[in-house]
This record gives sequence, structure tokens and C-alpha cells, in this order.
Amino acid sequence: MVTKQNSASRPASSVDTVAQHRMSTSSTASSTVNDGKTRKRHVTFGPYLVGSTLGEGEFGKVKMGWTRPAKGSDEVPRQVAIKLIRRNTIINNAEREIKVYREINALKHLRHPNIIRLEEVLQNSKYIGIVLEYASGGEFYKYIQRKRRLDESSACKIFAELVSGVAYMHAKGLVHRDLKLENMLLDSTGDLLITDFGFVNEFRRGHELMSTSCGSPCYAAPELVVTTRPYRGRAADIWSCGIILFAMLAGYLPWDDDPTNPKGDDIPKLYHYITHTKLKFPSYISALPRDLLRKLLVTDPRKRIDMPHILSHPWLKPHHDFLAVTPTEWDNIADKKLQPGVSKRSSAIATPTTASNRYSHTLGHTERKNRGTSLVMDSTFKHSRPTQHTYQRDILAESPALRERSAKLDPVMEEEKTRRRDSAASAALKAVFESSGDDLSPTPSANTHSRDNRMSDSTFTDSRDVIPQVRSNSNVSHLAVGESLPSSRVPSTASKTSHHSNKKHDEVAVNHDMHTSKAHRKPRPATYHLTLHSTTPDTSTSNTVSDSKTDVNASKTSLPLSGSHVSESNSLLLEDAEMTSTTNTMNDLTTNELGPYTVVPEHTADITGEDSIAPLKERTVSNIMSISQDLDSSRKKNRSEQSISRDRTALRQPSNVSSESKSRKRFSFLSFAASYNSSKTTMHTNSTSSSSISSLAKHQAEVANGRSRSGTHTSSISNHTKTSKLKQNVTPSVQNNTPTPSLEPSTNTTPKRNIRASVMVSSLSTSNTQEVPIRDPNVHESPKDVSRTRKVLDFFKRRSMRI
Ligand SMILES: Nc1ncnc2c1ncn2[C@@H]1O[C@H](COP(=O)(O)OP(=O)(O)OP(=O)(O)O)[C@@H](O)[C@H]1O
Repeated sequence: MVTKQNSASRPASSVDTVAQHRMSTSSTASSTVNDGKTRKRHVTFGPYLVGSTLGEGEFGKVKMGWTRPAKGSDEVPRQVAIKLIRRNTIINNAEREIKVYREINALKHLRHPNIIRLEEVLQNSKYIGIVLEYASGGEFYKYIQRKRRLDESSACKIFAELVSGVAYMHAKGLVHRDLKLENMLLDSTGDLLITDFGFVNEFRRGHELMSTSCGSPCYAAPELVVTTRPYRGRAADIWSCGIILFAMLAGYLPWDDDPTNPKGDDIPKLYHYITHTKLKFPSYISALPRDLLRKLLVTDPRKRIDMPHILSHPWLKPHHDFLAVTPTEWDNIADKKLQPGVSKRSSAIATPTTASNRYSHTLGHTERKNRGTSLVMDSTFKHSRPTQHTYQRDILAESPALRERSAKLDPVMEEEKTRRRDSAASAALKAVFESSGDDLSPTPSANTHSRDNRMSDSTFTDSRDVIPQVRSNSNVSHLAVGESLPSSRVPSTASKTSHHSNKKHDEVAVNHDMHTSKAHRKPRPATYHLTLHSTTPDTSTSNTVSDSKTDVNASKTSLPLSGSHVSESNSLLLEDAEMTSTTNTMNDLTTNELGPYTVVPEHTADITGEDSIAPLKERTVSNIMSISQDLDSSRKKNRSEQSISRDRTALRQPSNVSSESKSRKRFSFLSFAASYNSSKTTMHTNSTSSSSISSLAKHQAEVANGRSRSGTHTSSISNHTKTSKLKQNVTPSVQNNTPTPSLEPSTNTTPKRNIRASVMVSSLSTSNTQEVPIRDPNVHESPKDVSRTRKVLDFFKRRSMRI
């Protein structure tokens, strides 16, 4: 149990004691410990000691953190990852703010072993700190880079975990919309953790069309890119899963072999290629995964395989028991610790092996079902959080406006809501809000429901079972998303075992004939470029598997191919009669998902604000609503300004960006501009869009000429990719008497900026963008082709203005 203490009142020696204890348990902590003669200042954030930077994202740094066990406690400090978001970076940016709260609220409702676990959210005057489960296995895309590609059994296991997590969130009425290798982490046992829920959205069954395009170009489903029609979020996620599976198995991204676009960085060309070219497999991918990939990477979302068929696909047979766990069962497993009268500690002691088998895919489904109430979770589920609808119900009960919004909740979840209404989490949370009055924010009055008080409630037989809770002292009002069991009481993360960890991702037998030294030099998101591999065109035109002569088993394997899921051709059906206008807008989501998170860390150090002890502005329903209401206007107002200021912010990034982060392939306006220029496009826009383009073009010219305001951009710019295509000196002409933006680059090498890959593009009125003829001398396109490609370009044109 972590006890919050005020650093001002806590003896410094105890800090050192904790630090030394920490040092003894974690090798990464040594930098904060001195020789004992002089006291060093330890960086803290709320109840956590803060360590080194794990990574950097759009909103700021992710830091390693450690819990600080109370003095005399036998608890071992536990590692967490703290995503620190500078409040001033989101305070005047409604979209960013919404993204942060989307992530928080989505994570709060998701409890699945392959989805990163949210521990709690802290806030002070400078930062919002999202405390996450620490993924000690690191980033999945780096793992693939190291391995070059995964062997089929490893890929199968990881893919099973991925689709299990995705199926779970889909069943919860949520779509991720930014699934990609870069948003996947590994835990200590090599199991997958899906992360980065900033683009998550909610859908209702029967009304699941979405209008906001977002994601990362290489992983985005074609319907997001080449049409402006509403799309089905779940189908888009499934496409991304297909790209991920292909990358895992092949070691490179699909449709990466366009000779006219060898680096795949010309996104419009890439999508043109995707929609016109059959999927090709390298010879080392066998028949079953090929079959699944063919069904996943179907450009027509109506013909794309759906989740039930994925889960039952023969290639995933080794994991069918794991995949048979239903979302409700996952929830039941997570809720186990909340049930009155169940002592996790005694159960864990009584059934240690069961606990460690939690993720075991080898566990028979029958056996798993029969475990019944004896099932014990290990540390992954040591926290419990209020469910989405429990949480919403309690909030909505206090707000007529939000109650009205609640009518839009997924009816599929109604049963879930009812089922959870009386859960311990619900009761505890309700108690918190009841005591907090109309404000709905946990205030000092909520402290009457302090941990100690609730511990005396006979409902909870084990103090560690009580979550969520308000941890409080005289200075702090803290809504904890979860509370941990002492690490010593439960199987540690490191001790988690599964049959996967036994294998520990066997080293891939790399075919060195295929992986030439040239291949190693190619900076691809998934390491290799297709053209360096032996590839086999997908020649299937019917429900047969006959892709490669190396697939000896192909002809012998009888696959339950579903005609509806087999891609006969990659032509995208743009006319989707079923698609109608969507009601699922960002505003809908915003109001439903924002919550009264207001947490004040008790004491400060380097990363805390000066006034951190003072009560901070509560996040009330009214300001939640105002964010929602202001969204549209602020979006319009700030569109072009934000894009430029973000560009400049990115340019002011510190020069010591790690080489790894530099090498991460990120989509940027510059890369788009390079692609745009290289496609020799002439733009015709109306005055509105042209002014934005003009602004961006002006800014880009500044960048190219080294006149960035910060003056430090050269050091912060990734120079691993030279925008050689900019040297083609193509100047789009902007008509309608608007100034012609000069996109001519300087003759100097113009490096590509390293900014985030995930973007969100609101569907703008097509009237804002006029004809965008594509002129590619090498391609003779039909009017239909031109139209499709134009849509691609429109997408990225809009997108680039939204960055
Ligand atoms: N729970 C975690 N455990 C370990 N490392 C993490 C964890 N979360 C993030 N990281 C590291 O921090 C990096 C930045 O994460 P973050 O989610 O902020 O950025 P991102 O992946 O670029 O997403 P985005 O910027 O879209 O929010 C990751 O790439 C990863 O290396």
C-alpha cells in the first residue's frame, strides 16, 4: 500500500531510505542516490519518484516512476510509466485536451491483459500525469526491428493478443483508430500491450459510422483515405490489424514494392497503389497466415473479414482458447477482486499457479470456465476501475445535460451497466460523488470516504480490495483510479508466466540471402523493404490458396475460405450505399467521455508546479460542456494557426532527441509536401483553403531557408531522410488570385521533421477543396483513377493543414 506523504513534512532521510530501497530493487534508480553525505533532491510527482525518460510523444515525456512504500513497509517499490502532459500545451487547444481525456477515459474502462493498464491520473498546475502500467519489454516495433521479422508462431501469438484486445474494446463500444506497431508495447514476458488511445471513439451498434479520419497513413484503412464518406470504425481497426500482421510476418509494410515509390513515403501514391494492386507475399509466409491476411487486407470494408471470423480463423487455432474468453469474462476476471468477501491475498496464496496462468493461452477453455470463482488475478488486475457506464451513470445522475447525452450510449452496454450497477467499484465511486455534491469533483469533502473509513466497511474484507478510492491528507484530494496490492503479495510482473514467455519469442531464423546488407540500411518502419525480399505475387483469383511454390502445404490445406472475405481484386468500392451520414461526432464523444478528473499531488519537486499544494481548478461538468461547445468554433479559428505553431513547437524540440526517436518514421507535413511536390500536382483551391496552404507553405519555406523562429530547428530535425524530392522544384500554383505559395525548397538539404505520425482530420466540406488534378507522366489514369487519387490528395492536404 502506498501512502501519500507530504514531502515538506517528510524527513529527508526517509526519502533517501526509499531511494536506497529503490536502488536495491531497480538498477535504473542509481542516478538519484548519492553517497549519503549530501542529500540530493529527488524528483517526485505525487506519490511517485520520477526517474529517467522512457520515451517522448506528442504531449511530452513519458517517465519511469516508482511507488514509494511507506516507511517500515515491506512493500517493494513498483515501477510505473508516467506520461507527463504539460497543461499549457493543451489548455488552449481543445482538440489536444480532448485527445488527452479520450485516452484517460478509454483506458479507465478497459481491463484486458493486452491493453495497457491505467493506474491513476494526477494533476498539478503544470502537468497532467497519466500513470500507466510499465511496459518493461519496450516498444514492439523496435522488437521487430531487432528480430527483422517474427517467426510464424510468435507472430501468431502476438496477433492473437492484438485481436483479443481489439475485440474486447470493440465489444465495449470503442474503436482505437490508430492501431500500429508504434502503439504497441511489450510487457516483461513479451506479451503485447496496446497503448495510445488518443483517437479512440465510441460507437453504437447499428450506428457505428464515423466521420473523423484519423490514424497513421501507412496503417489507415483505404476507406479513411480515399473517401470522405463515413466509415466503420471496427472495420478500419481490422485493416490496421492486417497491416500489423503483415509487418510482423514479412518485416516490412505491405504494398511497399511500388517501383515509382520505392521508399513508400509518397502517401498518395501508396494509396493509389494499394487500391490498384493485389497483395503480394514474401515466399516465407505460409498458406494459413496468407489466407488470413488476404481476408484482413480487403480494401472494400464490406468484404473485409469481421472480428468473429478472425477469432475463429484456423491460423489462430493454437490460441482459440485464449480468444474464446469473452469480454464479459475478462471483466469478471478483473472484477474478481472487487467482489465482497473475496480476499485476493488468500486466494492468491491458495491458488498461485492459477494466478500465474492468467494469460496462458494453453489453458483449456473448459478448464478456464470451470475455474469459476477460484480464478485469481495477478498483478495485472490488481487495480480495478469503475466501468465506463458506472462512471458515466454517476456523473450523469448529477447533470441533466449529460444525462441527455447518456441516451446515446451504446445500447449493447446497457446490460453491462445493469450488471455493474451494484459492484463494489460502483458503490465506492458513487460514494465519492455523492459526498462531493454538485461539483462532482472529488473535493476535501470526499475525504470522508477515505480509505480508512471504507476499510471499516464490512463489504470489504481486505483493505487492498477497496478501489477506487480517494486518498487524502490535509493537502490532497486524490481520485485514484486504482490501488495496488503490495508487490510482495501478488505475483510480480516479472514472475508472470505464460507459455509465450517460455518461448520468449524464439530468435527468427533469418534468411540471410533475403536480408542483404542493403536491406539493413533501409529505414523502414518495419525494418525491411519488400524489394529486397523474394516476393511472390498473390495470384489468387478464387477461393483457393496458390500463392507460392514454396507453400508446399498450400495445396494440401483445406481452408474454410469465405467468399465474402476473399479479395478478388483490390479495387475499392467507393460507392457504399449503406453508408449514410454519421451521428457519431467528436462532440458526442467529448461530452460522454470527459470526466471530473482533478487530482492534486501532495508535494513538489522539479516537475511540479509552484502552487501544487493549493487547490487546483476543478474539472467540472460545466467546463467539460464548455469544451465541447467551444470545440467547433475553436477548431475553425485555430486551424491554420495551430498547424503553424505546432510545426514551430516541433522545431523547437531539444536537440538531444534520441537517435532512436529520430529514426522513427513519422509522417509530417514536409514529407507530405515532398510527396506532393514529387507528384507534380497543381492545386486549385478556393480562397479559404489556399490561405491555409499559403501559411503552411510560407512556414515551410521558412524552414527550408533556416529562418525558423527558434533558430534551433536544425538540431531538432531528423536528418535521416532527406527530402530529395523537394529538389524537384515543383511549385504548385494556387489560383483564385491568392498569393502563390512558394514551396520551392532551398538547394540545401532539407531534412524531414520528426513529428508525430497520428493525425486527425475532420471531414471538411468537399466544397472547400476543388479539383486537384494529378499529373503523373508515368501513369495513364482513367478519370476514375484520377478521382480516387484526388481524394487521397485531398485527404492529406486537409490533413496537413490540421497538424
Ligand atoms: N507504459 C509505458 N511503459 C513503458 N514505456 C512507455 C509507456 N508508455 C509510453 N512509453 C514510451 O514512451 C514513448 C512515448 O509514448 P507516448 O504514448 O507519449 O507517445 P507516442 O507513442 O508517440 O503516442 P502519442 O504521441 O500519440 O501519444 C513510447 O514510444 C514508449 O517508448
